[in-house]
Amino acid sequence: MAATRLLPPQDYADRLVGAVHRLPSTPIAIGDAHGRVLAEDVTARYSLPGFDNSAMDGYAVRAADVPAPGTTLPVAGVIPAGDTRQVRLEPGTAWQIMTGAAVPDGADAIVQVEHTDGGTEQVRFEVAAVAGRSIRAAGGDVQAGALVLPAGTRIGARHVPVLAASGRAEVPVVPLPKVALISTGDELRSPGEELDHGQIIDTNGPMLAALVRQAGFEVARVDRCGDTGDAVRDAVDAALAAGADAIITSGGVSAGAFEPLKAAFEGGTEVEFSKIAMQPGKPQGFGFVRTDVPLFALPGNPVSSLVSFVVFVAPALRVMAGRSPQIGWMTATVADGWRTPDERTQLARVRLEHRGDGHFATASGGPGSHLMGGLSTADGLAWIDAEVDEVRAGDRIRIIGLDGEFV
Ligand SMILES: Nc1nc2c(c(=O)[nH]1)N[C@H]1C(S)=C(S)[C@@H](COP(=O)(O)OP(=O)(O)OC[C@H]3O[C@@H](n4cnc5c(N)ncnc54)[C@H](O)[C@@H]3O)O[C@H]1N2
Ligand code: MOO
Repeated sequence: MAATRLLPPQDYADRLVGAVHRLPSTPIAIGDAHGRVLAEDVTARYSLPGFDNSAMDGYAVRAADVPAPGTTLPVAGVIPAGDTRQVRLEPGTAWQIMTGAAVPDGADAIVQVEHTDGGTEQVRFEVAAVAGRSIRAAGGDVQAGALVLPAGTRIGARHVPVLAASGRAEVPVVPLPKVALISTGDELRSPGEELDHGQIIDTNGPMLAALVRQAGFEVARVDRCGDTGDAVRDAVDAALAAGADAIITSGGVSAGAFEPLKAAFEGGTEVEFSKIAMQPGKPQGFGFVRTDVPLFALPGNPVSSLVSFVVFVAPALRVMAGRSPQIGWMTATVADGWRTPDERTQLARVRLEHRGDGHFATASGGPGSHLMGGLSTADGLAWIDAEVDEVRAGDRIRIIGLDGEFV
C-alpha cells in the first residue's frame, strides 16, 4: 500500500478552524446566557443607579442643618427602599432613610444611624453632616445609552448584574453548539451491560459527552452504532433530526476490514480522511453533512479520541460559538524525561506537580492509546514537536491542562 504524507497537526487544526462558521445569533434570557458570546453591542436602557439613593441606613438631611455634633432635628417620617413616593425634605428637618431608598428632594447628605441616637420623632446627631456623604448618585455607575458590554464578550456571572439592571431581559448571543456523539463498533456495549468474550464498554460516548460539556458546549444526543456504512448513515440522520450543530464520531477511520466511517463516506465529497503526524490521533476524518453540519470522525482508541477532541474539535467548536479557537497553554519544567516517537508530534499525558517555582511534569503511564487508567491520572497533555526525539529533565514544555475548558 502506498504511504501517504502525514499532515502536521497544527495545519490540520487550522484547516478545521478555517472551515467551520459561527452559528447565527439568537436572543436568550439573561439568566440563561452564561457561557455564550454576545452577538451585538449592548447599551444601557437605564442609568445606574437609576436615582440618587442612600448607601446607609440613617437620616437624610441638608448638610447645612447639621453643622456640628449635638444638633437635633425633627424627623418627618421614614423612607424604606422601594418607597415610590416623591418625598421632599423641608429645611430644618430630617427623614429616616434605609439603604437603597431614594434620597428626598432637598437633602444633600446621609448620616448613618450609628452616628445618631436613632430617634423616630426627633434625632440627635453625634457628628456634623458632610454634603454628598453616603449618597449614591444617579448615573454614577453607568449612564443611560452608554455601551455596557461590547459584542464578543463571553458572558460570565460578573456580566449578568449590569445587563439585568440596565434594562435587558434578553440579549442576542451566539448559541452554544449542540453536539451529537456517535460511537461506532460492533464490540461496544453500554456502561453497566454484561460483556461477552471480545466485547468492551463504550467509553468514548460518555467521555466525549463529558468533554463537550467541559469545553462549554451542549450535548444533543449520545448514540452507538454497528460497523456498517448504513448504520453510520442512520446514526448521522438521527443526529441531524435531533438538531445537532456538529457531529463527533469515534472509531472506524483506520485501515481495518470494517471501517464504518470510511464505508459511509470514503470516495464521496462530504468527509475527507487524513493521516496526521501525531501520536496519538493519527487517523482523522472531517467534512460536512447536509451542507453545513461539521462531522469530526475521530479514531476509536479512547486516548486518541480525547486528544483529538482537545486539539482539533474543541477549537473548531469554539469558533462556532463565537469564541477564539486559541488553546490555553501552560508551561512546565520536565521532572523526569521520556523518549518520543519519530517524526510525529506527541501529545503526551503528564502528571503535574506544583512546587513553589512552577509546574513540574512527569509522563503519566505508558504511551499506548488504549490506556485509560494512565489517562485518569494525567493532569495535562504536553505538546512535543515532531523534531524532538527525547524530552529531558529540565526542558521547558507546553501543556494543555485537562481540568478546565482547554483555553
Ligand atoms: N493497520 C493499521 N491499523 C491501525 C492503524 C493503522 O494506521 N494501520 N492505526 C492505529 C491507530 S493509530 C489508531 S488510533 C486506531 C484507530 O482505529 P479506528 O478509528 O478505526 O477505531 P477502531 O478500529 O474502531 O477502534 C480502535 C480501538 O478502540 C476501541 N474503541 C473503539 N470505539 C470505542 C469506544 N466507543 N469506546 C471504547 N473503546 C473503543 C476499539 O475496540 C479498538 O480497540 O487504529 C490503529 N490500527
Ligand atoms: O494515532 Mo493512534 O491514535 O496512535 O493510537
